Amino acid sequence: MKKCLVLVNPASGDGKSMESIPKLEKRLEEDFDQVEIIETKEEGQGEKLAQKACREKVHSLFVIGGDGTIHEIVNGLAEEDHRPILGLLPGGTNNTYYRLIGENQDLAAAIDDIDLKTTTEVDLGQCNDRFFIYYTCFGRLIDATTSTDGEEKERLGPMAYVKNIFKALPEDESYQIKLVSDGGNYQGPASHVYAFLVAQMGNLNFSEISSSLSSGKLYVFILTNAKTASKLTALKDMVMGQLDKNEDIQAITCSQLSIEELRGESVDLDMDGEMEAKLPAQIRVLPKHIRIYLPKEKD
Ligand SMILES: Nc1ncnc2c1ncn2[C@@H]1O[C@H](COP(=O)(O)OP(=O)(O)OP(=O)(O)O)[C@@H](O)[C@H]1O
Repeated sequence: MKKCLVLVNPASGDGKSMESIPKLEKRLEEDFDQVEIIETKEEGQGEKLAQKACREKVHSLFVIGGDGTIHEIVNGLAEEDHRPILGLLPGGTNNTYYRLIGENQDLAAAIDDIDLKTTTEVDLGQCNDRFFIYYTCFGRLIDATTSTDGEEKERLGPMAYVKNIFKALPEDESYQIKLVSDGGNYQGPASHVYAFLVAQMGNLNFSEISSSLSSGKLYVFILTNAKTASKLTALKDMVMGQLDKNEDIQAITCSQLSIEELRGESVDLDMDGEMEAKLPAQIRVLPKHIRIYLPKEKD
């Protein structure tokens, strides 16, 4: 029997995701013998339900939520032998990962768009004992993005991040790090370190390198100068897609790395927007670890 599970985070986005459930259910019933819908009740439950779905050999797992919800679900899947095919549907506020695969941010339209016949495999990252699907990073600007609350995101959209980024800019702070990887090493000051599985956010390509979802690579950017001016040029180069050409940025492409803070400062790591790890960290790519459905090709 071909079974699918739909996990809905009713707290993500504008809170109206449940209105689209009948439409999704109707579509899925054409392809699956059994369709189960579960609304998550609290943070962390999505991860447990995803793990259970693996053990019950569920064929496909559809997820309606934003980046935080996807992050939970992939953590539930990552270490299981049987991993259902993931159907990602944009139910969050920003849906930054979904934007990499689908043009339509409207949930009802995305339900029409999803192609149940076309899948692709995507990379996953592991950082110590947790997993990420998009990026892991640390630094003051990151604190600014993670301190952006839901109400602000709802009201201002991506501008909410920009507002908090500018608030955080003058707070110069630098760590002393040692990074060792199979693509190069770096030892010295760093105010920010980003390790992306996909070197793209929204329409922004950070550099000319691949924006494939399964390159098997981590694209690491180290901002070596904590001065406000450097951060501003880094932001400009990020927008211009030439982050790896900035003289205050060390760009390294690798598949695994270790990173530590040499003065022993406590540094929190953000993974897909969730603060879940600390330095020192071992980070690696799990190539093509998750299979996902893609939206239909546009004519
Ligand atoms: N029933 C619930 N009540 C409150 N929080 C929940 C519930 N179910 C899940 N969560 C938590 O809600 C958090 C936020 O969800 P999510 O990030 O998907 O939405 P968002 O912030 O609107 O979207 P985005 O991150 O794409 O901007 C997740 O960390 C998840 O653990």
